[in-house]
Amino acid sequence: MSYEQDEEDQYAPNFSVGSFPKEFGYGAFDGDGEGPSGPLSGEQKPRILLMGLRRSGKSSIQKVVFHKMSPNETLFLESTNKIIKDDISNSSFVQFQIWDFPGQIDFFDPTFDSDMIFGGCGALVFVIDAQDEYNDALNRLHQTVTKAYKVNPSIRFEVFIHKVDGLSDDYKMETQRDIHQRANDDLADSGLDQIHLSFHLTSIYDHSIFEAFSKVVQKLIPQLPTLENLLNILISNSAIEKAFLFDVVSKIYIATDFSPVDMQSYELCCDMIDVVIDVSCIYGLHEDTGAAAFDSQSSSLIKLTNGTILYLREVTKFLALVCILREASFDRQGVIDYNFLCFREAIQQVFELRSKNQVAYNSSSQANSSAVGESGPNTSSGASGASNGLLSNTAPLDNSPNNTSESLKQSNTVLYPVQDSAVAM
Ligand SMILES: Nc1nc2c(ncn2[C@@H]2O[C@H](COP(=O)(O)OP(=O)(O)OP(=O)(O)O)[C@@H](O)[C@H]2O)c(=O)[nH]1
Repeated sequence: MSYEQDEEDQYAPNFSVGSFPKEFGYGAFDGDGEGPSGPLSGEQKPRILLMGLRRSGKSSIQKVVFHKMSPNETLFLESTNKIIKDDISNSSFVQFQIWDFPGQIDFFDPTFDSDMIFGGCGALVFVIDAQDEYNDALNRLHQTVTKAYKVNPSIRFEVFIHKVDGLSDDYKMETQRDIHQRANDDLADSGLDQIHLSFHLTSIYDHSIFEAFSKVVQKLIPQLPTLENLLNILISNSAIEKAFLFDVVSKIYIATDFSPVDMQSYELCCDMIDVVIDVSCIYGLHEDTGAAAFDSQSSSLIKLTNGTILYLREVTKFLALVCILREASFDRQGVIDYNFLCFREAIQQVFELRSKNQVAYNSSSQANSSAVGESGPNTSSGASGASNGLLSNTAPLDNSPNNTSESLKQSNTVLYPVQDSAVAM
């Protein structure tokens, strides 16, 4: 991700990202030619809009999740007074822009181009400060959602009930129930009950904000069912209890298997990524280039005293598989390692297919635009083409389970069940 310092950026130009090494930041992507100059570039990228009242915590969320700012540092963030566009280009799957809006934005201002802003938007995240009185926030939510829905009915609406770190568990649930009820009642009163709002309890002081953002991003990944399917096949054959496919830099998980996510497992896996990155930076520097190592050889195994094993393997330059399993299931590590290689190959096939589709789409759209004239993403029709998510401008993949196993077959990869390991070995 390159943090746009365009025009007079109000934040300090090189703000601290803690001990997070630069080479693990979102630099220009050079992995498979899909960087800012690659197939999805600039305005073409689907957007996630961050909206909400002043001081609700929008900029803090963006800084903590995507720029490794420590939560305490957000105390010193200044108020946003113009739209800040942030380009997320860290992996082949996670490519989008986040637009952070000033709290005081006025929809009725003639300079507010709602067609352009909501048109190319994949998701709208509305942040409500749960520590504050939220009547105004609910009014603003209603106003925002109805306006955005009129322009682009396919936007996904995500409501972050934010700053819940200061609330007791009972009060948290009560607040969520109240906000949920009132927001939906308001929509029903306006005859818009077809609009679906998703609610998340979040705080920058724990992993809830990463978890919530994971869910927002996942909904924008057209290949999600394929990825989930591959993870399901992997865990059921390898006696793994839980598996996450992580975007290493942001610690967002872009897919997980079918079993429910519990916060503790997620936190454990996030902590493991931190450990691996820290150790890689301290001991894994390449002597000649000085670059820290997170490469195809990166892997880690942590045995906890309660008989649980954490297993991490690099999948692509930016993605890692992190699994939780019982120690007893790890007796046959060779089978799990082998199954992982099959899994990685299948994921790479998904990537390749996606890249081909993007290139094909880009060349055909270039041909069209030179024939019909320029219809850039700023027009509402051009923008709504990308409205459904990250890759809505590519031909959809066949995400059916058959296609997944088909792709595994084609790559000549067969996962071996752990219990039949004698066959595999
Ligand atoms: N307790 C708590 N405070 C938070 C949390 N998130 C943000 N804050 C604080 O809320 C204050 C406002 O945060 P900002 O990120 O500047 O809010 P904003 O919505 O971007 O504000 P504007 O730019 O004015 O629209 C800061 O002091 C943050 O430290 C949270 O999860 N918990």
